Formats: sequence, structure tokens, C-alpha cells
Amino acid sequence: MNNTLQTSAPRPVTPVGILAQQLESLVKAAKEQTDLPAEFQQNLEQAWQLAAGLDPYLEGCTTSESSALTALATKTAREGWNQRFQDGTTVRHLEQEMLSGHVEGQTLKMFVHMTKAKRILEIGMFTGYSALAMAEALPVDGELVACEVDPYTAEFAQAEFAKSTDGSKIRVEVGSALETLDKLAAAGEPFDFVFIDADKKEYVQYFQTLLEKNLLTPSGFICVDNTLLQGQVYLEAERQTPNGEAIAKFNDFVAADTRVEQVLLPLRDGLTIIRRVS
Ligand SMILES: C[S@@+](CC[C@H](N)C(=O)[O-])C[C@H]1O[C@@H](n2cnc3c(N)ncnc32)[C@H](O)[C@@H]1O
Repeated sequence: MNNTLQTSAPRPVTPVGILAQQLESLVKAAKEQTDLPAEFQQNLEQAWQLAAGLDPYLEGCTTSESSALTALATKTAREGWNQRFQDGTTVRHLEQEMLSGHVEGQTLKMFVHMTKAKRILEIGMFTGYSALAMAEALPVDGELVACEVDPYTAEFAQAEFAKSTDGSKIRVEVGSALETLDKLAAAGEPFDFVFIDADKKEYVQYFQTLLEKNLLTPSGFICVDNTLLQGQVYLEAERQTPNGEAIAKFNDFVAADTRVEQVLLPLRDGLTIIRRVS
């Protein structure tokens, strides 16, 4: 097998995706139990369909992604990320499931249109799906600065950006996001729209830096990904991974911060929208 070709389908990484997978296993197990009432089996089957049908329905009702985004997502899915990490090509263990994808990409793109943002900051770019989706909504003189710590992934993304007319609006900053934020703050160029999607354990620091170092325009918005973290934020603490614990702390931190108001949308793995009020 080619080392760079990954053929496995992405595993579920959202609360609804995990729920659908668990219900599917229960439906299969229940079918083997001949003594279960038919009504129980039917209700279980309906519960599975309710969960499993949601994402495909959302996809079908959402405007299609551009051909550049389809190509980028396909190339990301085919990359052998495990192998790349094992042989030291990437500095972090990356995986195709990190890519936000069609519905979230179109949501971010819609937010950029709605806010008429001209300067966007992305913290955590991976192969560039969300960056390119947002860049597609920027005016020709708009700019998106994307932070990525992994040089291999940054190059991967830049090769895809070069194939799109919107790719020229994206400037990639390779390095630790916190260091890049300090550099951007020193340059004194605030952003209208920020998308946080890098190291979950650093989310509070990203948020604080954005507000305290004036990286966000007074009427700017911050969108934060994975704020449900596969449901771990509302499941019992013993079932939380370190990332789940970090996101639960981040959500509490934002909820208690009187400088902002926010809403957590149950889109994909949770997307919080934040705006400054003072
Ligand atoms: C979830 S992925 C981003 C997905 C991307 N926004 C998308 O929607 O396709 C997170 C990315 O953040 C990068 N990252 C993690 N920690 C970082 C850090 N401290 N500084 C910069 N980038 C970081 C990882 O290398 C990874 O590529």
C-alpha cells in the first residue's frame, strides 16, 4: 500500500455522529434479541434514524462547496497522516477528522458575508479548508492571516491555495500561535473576524490575548470550534480527556467574562460565537 494513501472513512468526532454510531450498534444488538418487544425495536430504530439522518440532511440543504474546497478535502482524506507523524514529517499527530468540512465551512463563509469582515485571523489552519472557505467570502482587497505550527501542513495548504483565485488573500504564519499573536499585536493590525481552532489547551490564552492586546476590532467577532468536544463538556468529569477538560474550562471562562456575550451553536462539534460588549 502507498504510504501516503489513507483509505479509511473518517471516524465520528461530533456528539451527533458518535450518538448515531452508538445507536446503530444498539439496533444491531437488539435485532439479535428475539425476546424484545417489537415496539422497543421500532423506537430504537427511529432514534438511530433521527440521529444518523441529521448530518446528511444538513449537507443536502446547504450550498455546495467550491471545487477548490472539494479538491482540498479529498487530498486531505487521502494523506497518510499517521505515517507522516511516525516518520517525523509532521511535528504534531494530525488526522483527516481535523478538517471542519462542508457545512461548517459554509457557515463560516456566511458569517464573513454577514459581518462584511475584511481582515480575518485563523488560529489553527491544518490543510486550509476553513481558511479557504472564509477567503472565498472576502472582498478582493481582504486578507486572512492563518496560523499553523506544522510546516508540512502549511506547505500542503499553500499548494492548494495556489490553485484557487481566492488563495492569494491568505497569508500563512508558520509557528506557535501564541508567538504569532504577539507578533501581530506588535504590528498593530486588528481583525474583524477570528476563528479559533488550534490547541484546545491554549484556547483561554488565545481568547485573552485577542481581547487584551487589541487584536479584535471593537465590533469584531470571534468564532471558536469544538466547544462541545464530542459531548465531553457536559458528560461526567471522569469521562473527559485533557482536551475535554480544557474546553469545559474555556466555556466556563467565557461565560463568566462580562466583556463579551456569546452563544454556543450545536453545529458539528460545537461552534461558539463571541462579541465584545465593553
Ligand atoms: C483542528 S485543526 C484546524 C482545522 C482547520 N481550521 C479546518 O477547519 O480545516 C488544528 C490545527 O492547529 C494546529 N495547531 C495546534 N497547536 C497549534 C499551535 N500552538 N500553534 C499553531 N497551530 C497549532 C495543528 O497543527 C492543526 O493543524
